[in-house]
Amino acid sequence: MRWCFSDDIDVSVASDREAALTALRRLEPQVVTLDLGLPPDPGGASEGFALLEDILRLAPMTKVIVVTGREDKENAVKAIGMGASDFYQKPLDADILTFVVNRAFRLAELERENRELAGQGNGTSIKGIVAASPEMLAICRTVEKVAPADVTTLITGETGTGKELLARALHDLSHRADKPFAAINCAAIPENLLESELFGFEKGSFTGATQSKKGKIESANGGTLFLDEIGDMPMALQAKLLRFLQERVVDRVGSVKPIPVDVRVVCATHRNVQDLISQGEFREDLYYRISEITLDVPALREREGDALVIAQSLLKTLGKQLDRPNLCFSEDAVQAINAYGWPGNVREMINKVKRAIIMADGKRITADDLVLPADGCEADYQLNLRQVREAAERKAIMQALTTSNFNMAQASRLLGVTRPTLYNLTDKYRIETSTATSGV
Ligand SMILES: Nc1ncnc2c1ncn2[C@@H]1O[C@H](COP(=O)(O)OP(=O)(O)OP(=O)(O)O)[C@@H](O)[C@H]1O
Repeated sequence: MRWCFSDDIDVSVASDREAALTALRRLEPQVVTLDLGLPPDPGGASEGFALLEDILRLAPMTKVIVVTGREDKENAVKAIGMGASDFYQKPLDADILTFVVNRAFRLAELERENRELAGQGNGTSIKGIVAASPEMLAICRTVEKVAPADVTTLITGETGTGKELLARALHDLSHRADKPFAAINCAAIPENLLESELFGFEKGSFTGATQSKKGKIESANGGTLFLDEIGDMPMALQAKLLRFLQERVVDRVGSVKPIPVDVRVVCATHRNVQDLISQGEFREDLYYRISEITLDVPALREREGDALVIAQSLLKTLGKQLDRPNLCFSEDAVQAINAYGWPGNVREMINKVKRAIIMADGKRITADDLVLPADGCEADYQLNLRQVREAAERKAIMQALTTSNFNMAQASRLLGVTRPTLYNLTDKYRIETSTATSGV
């Protein structure tokens, strides 16, 4: 290997899993070539696969090229399935190996540039969404891409994570934007009413039906139909919805004349649809129909940095609405916001911030005003000390900025650094130095 590559590639060699992981942590290589036959299982591939998994968990951006035996196509395919970027079959041929490795370096470089470019577009332009975390920004970018295509989309995520907001964004950013957006909550309407709410009814079709009425599906014609809490839809109606999705016609209750309707369908649920399917509560065929694209919205606690920027933005907008502008969070409030798990996500945060704005005695909102428990501690699985240091530095800067209401002079004093140093650091971590990127 050392002999094979030119001088401008630094080669480091490890002969077992432990040595490889030590080198990975220390050197953070862009490219790894991995022979699957490692001790104590040199004849098999178990140790190699275990190491592949370790590498991709610790440093997912690493390009791993798996080196397999001449006839070992099966393991090569398996490795690619697990996330290896390429494979190479023995015996070693210096030219071909150099070619494969150079290609992996180029790919790693392109991906790095791509991440940088994506990171520069700070925040999101989606109305109502405040986001700073890579996870949420990625979701927003997907929404921007998916919106113009007329695909049926399923949005999953815990309650209060912003599923309805994203459904609206799918509508607003589509060519249907000037047509209706009709939403219906399948869990909030009793089963016997849901059918007529969705599909409409003909005059006389049941007692009290004194005249015909369009259902939600028809009233969304030309626009978007948002079916919230689709996981709670009764089985009988699931069959009827499936027919609509397949044939794009609705049968009003009491009518035999199908009415063609052109809508884009977006569904959301906080429930685990796979579980519902295995418990026989959700039709698998309907699931495949509604999930042409699936968006999994992460919980607030899984989005690094989002809790603070959203809290800050809420403080601004709700503070104005409640006639208490110019409030800010105290340091213990900032820490508590970061440390809390937010089981009710953004909706819970809205309630807590609203309460705190009303309850705060002075200009500063404390953790007590927010009714948040004292700071917890977190144990994270990190690649190495540099990553731990950077994560801590980023967090401290965000806290100082939020506490000082994004006043750079004050934040730099809190951090004990000069203002130019703070600007360098906010550039380094791509932290916005004004408050959140879009309003709530
Ligand atoms: N990223 C965000 N930035 C600002 N506000 C947000 C964000 N996400 C959600 N919200 C706000 O939080 C509240 C809850 O959002 P939304 O109703 O979209 O959640 P949901 O996932 O559909 O909840 P549920 O599953 O309970 O229906 C709304 O008032 C919404 O405006």
